[in-house]
Amino acid sequence: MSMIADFYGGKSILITGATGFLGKVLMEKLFRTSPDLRVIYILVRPKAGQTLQQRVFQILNSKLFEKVKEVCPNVHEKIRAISADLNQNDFAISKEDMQELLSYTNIIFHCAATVRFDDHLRHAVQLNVTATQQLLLMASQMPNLEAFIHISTAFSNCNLKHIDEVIYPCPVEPKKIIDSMEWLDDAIIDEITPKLIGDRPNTYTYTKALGEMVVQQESGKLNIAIIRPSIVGATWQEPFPGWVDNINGPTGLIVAAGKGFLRSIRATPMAVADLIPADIVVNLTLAVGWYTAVHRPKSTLIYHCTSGNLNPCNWGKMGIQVLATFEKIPLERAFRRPKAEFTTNNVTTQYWNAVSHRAPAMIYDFYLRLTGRKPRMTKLMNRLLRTLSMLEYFINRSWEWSTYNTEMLMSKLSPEDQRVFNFDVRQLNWLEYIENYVLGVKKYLLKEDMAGIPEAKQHLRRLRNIHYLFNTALFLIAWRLLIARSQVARNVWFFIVSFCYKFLSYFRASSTLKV
Ligand SMILES: CCCCCCCCCCCCCCCCCCCC(=O)SCCNC(=O)CCNC(=O)[C@H](O)C(C)(C)COP(=O)(O)OP(=O)(O)OC[C@H]1O[C@@H](n2cnc3c(N)ncnc32)[C@H](O)[C@@H]1OP(=O)(O)O
Ligand SMILES: NC(=O)C1=CN([C@@H]2O[C@H](COP(=O)(O)OP(=O)(O)OC[C@H]3O[C@@H](n4cnc5c(N)ncnc54)[C@H](OP(=O)(O)O)[C@@H]3O)[C@@H](O)[C@H]2O)C=CC1
Repeated sequence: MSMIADFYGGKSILITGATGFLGKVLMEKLFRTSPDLRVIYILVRPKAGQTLQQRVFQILNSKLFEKVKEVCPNVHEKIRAISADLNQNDFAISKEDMQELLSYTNIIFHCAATVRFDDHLRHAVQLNVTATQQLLLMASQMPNLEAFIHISTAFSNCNLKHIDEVIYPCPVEPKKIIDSMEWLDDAIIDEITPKLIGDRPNTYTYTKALGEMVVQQESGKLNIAIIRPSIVGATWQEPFPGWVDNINGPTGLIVAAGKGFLRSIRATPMAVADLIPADIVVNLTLAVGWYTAVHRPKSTLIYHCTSGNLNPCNWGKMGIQVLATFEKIPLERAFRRPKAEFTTNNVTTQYWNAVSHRAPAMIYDFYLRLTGRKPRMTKLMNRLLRTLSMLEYFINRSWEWSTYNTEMLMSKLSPEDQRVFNFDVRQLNWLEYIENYVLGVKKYLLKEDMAGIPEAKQHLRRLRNIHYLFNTALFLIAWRLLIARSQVARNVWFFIVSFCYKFLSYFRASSTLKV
């Protein structure tokens, strides 16, 4: 009998960010392991012309929820979508909905955030700091609340090398930042942003750190815990391996590599790739929810959900395995054959960007123009290079995260809970995981049919032949131009030709003698 699954039975659970990558995996696991929970409230905003109901319908009808429907056939009745926008005052929740939330909620999982690295500071503060503050205020008015679980990131203190499970204060108080965002205009905010974020690489990591400070300062009498996952990747085991449905983190680069757009990357092969599968994050989150509510630790505990110190993998190993998987299971309609160079300095990066990224894009655009079509590859390549430059910070450094609280929690679980809510990353086999991740990208994100693999392989063979042909033509043209201009090149050419001629004549003569 799982104590954790049992604990969530009959509970009313509020999830923010339930339509996001992690939120969906969290909901799925809750319904699958505790089908007798009372209700899951999700705060959803209408989006892209879809109503709330359409959004929920789409989630519940996705492949991710197939198993849930078997164990919890009335899942539609147990999910209650509440119209809310976390950027608005009181989240723009109606009075009736607010009343219901305040009266019934037992557990809150706060997953919503902007995860964009380039978000304007005003927007990132609004969502990652102010909204967290507002949610805590709401939580403090909930008489039946047992635990508030805040999802942060292991990179909220990425300006440090060794990170403990503690909150590191930022120099400027979050309250001051929140206030100033209300009256400063965009131009001034742009000017002060680099000073505020200091040695962090972007507004995302900075505002997530401020969010943690808010949680600590506003916790009052609430039972709170913070979870800090590192780079969340596709699922490892549950509900099935390889599930992923957005391009954040490594996923986008895996697609770009498989489609042949990404051919070189400025990354340190030996740097630790601190990936953590989404289902491990979710299992830890649910275990933390249970522990925080039942054991009520005296202070706010922080749990690192990372892999590096227990079962490290590095970017080099990951890159090799990604490419090895694409050899066996290629993506459809690739632009070029998957291949990748790891570069570590500016000069080689610029060289490979010019040769492997910009030049092929320009040639392809020239071909599109010649055939009367609109050029698009250079624009796409520029966006990829911009994305790469934003991710570079994370693939050229290693961090050490201590995991005492996470390990302590594991030791408190019964053997059954350790099995059902497994967050022991030591059991993960990286090569197998990465292969399933790549397969998942193909199947669940790109929705490519496995039956198309022979055609995809055929396409890659064609690309290889075009590549050989192109290189030979390029060599001949270059050589011809060189011969026309340089006496030395001509001499070398005649020397090679006469040498080959003599060699062939000797070979022919000796074979005639043998006969
Ligand atoms: C050489 C062989 C390689 C084999 C693979 C090796 C893999 C190495 C992977 C290393 C990845 C390391 C990632 C580290 C991340 C650490 C993060 C810390 C963890 C967290 O706490 S938060 C979650 C992470 N958040 C994100 O990942 C968000 C990052 N994205 C952004 O901030 C924005 O998307 C970005 C990059 C600023 C671009 O914005 P913008 O141009 O305005 O527009 P879009 O967002 O609409 O996207 C434009 C364009 O870029 C493509 N895109 C977006 N993200 C990625 C990505 N991660 N990888 C590749 N491509 C990406 C997107 O598809 C769009 O393409 P179009 O064709 O539509 O133009
Ligand atoms: N992915 C990763 O690698 C990591 C993520 N994390 C943290 O995990 C959490 C979840 O991340 P992830 O699932 O990847 O992120 P996603 O971008 O996939 O999901 C973000 C969620 O927040 C919601 N949201 C954003 N803005 C609003 C708004 N104004 N009102 C209501 N809802 C809003 C989104 O809703 P909508 O669907 O409407 O856009 C979505 O449900 C975040 O707190 C993130 O910081 C931490 C470490 C790594």
